[in-house]
Amino acid sequence: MAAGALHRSIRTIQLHGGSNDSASTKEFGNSSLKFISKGFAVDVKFLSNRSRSFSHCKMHVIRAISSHASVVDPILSTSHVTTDFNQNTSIESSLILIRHGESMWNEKNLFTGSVDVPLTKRGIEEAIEAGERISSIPVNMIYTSALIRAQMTAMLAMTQHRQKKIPIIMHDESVQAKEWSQIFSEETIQQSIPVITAWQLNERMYGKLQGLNKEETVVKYGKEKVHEWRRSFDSPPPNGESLEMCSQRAVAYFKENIEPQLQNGRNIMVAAHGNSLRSIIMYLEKLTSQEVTNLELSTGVPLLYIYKHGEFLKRGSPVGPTEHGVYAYTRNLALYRQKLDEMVQ
Ligand SMILES: O=C(O)[C@@H](CO)OP(=O)(O)O
Repeated sequence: MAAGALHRSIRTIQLHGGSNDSASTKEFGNSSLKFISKGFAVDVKFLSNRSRSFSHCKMHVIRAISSHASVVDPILSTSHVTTDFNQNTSIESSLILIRHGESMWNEKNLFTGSVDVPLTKRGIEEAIEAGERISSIPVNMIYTSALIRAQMTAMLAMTQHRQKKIPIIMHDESVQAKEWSQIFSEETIQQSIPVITAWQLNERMYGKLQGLNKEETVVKYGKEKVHEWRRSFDSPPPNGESLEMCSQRAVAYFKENIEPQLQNGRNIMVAAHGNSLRSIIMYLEKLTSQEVTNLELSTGVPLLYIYKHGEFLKRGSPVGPTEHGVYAYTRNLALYRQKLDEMVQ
């Protein structure tokens, strides 16, 4: 079925679980209501059982929108997002991690950290290539750092995605910013992907090394010391963040904001940085502080994980959009790719 038709189809669902699901009822009109359940803002219209009890009411789900963003994916909304809010064990979602493409300071071999430097031409090409490699993998939400190199990477990668949805940065830095960036067409919302920017995903703050040449720093402080600053878990560079400190904010953000979305069946792409992603990978793969010292991430290489039964399964780096192996990993990925194939026919 085409995406538009999928989006127009409204399904009847049965809610189980009684009033627990209505934890934060927002509105209770005559025959419709809005409530928040498992991170989703849900609008429903009653079909029968006007008792308004949440137990076993028949209703139409008009929209189920992430309470963190204002966009719902039509393919996702009719596939594996559970209609039984107490039974989400079958949920399986994809997580793509991408380190930004080469930046202008990567090219010059300068410590970058929190300095906001754009991509080089090569970095732009890497981001586009990364996008091709993941172009048949579902993406319902994007998280990036607050830094332009990660945001450019996410946006450029999405130009290649076969679903052709438009990534839109969510501005909630002020009430006005939120209000002024509202979208008033449901159809347009359906064709968008929310992009959430978070400083917590920024590169580690490199302190007094920021702007210094890496080679010259080795000459000045010695290879061992510089390696310790760059790759150890708990030794911070002068006035900067250790990987451990970076991990405290990046992993906390991941657990609080991204993991709940995966648990809700949303497919996520995270475009971030060498060290914020190393700390997240350390968490996903349960690496020790010794093991993480050997973890190196190349610029612009996407990494795929499948989230299932509360576990993250590492699926490596998709080589290309038609790579058979990637879609053999899970039924959902194979079905999604099949839907994309049908959409272009
Ligand atoms: O300079 C930086 O910000 C980072 C990433 O480019 O460098 P390193 O690989 O040394 O942690």
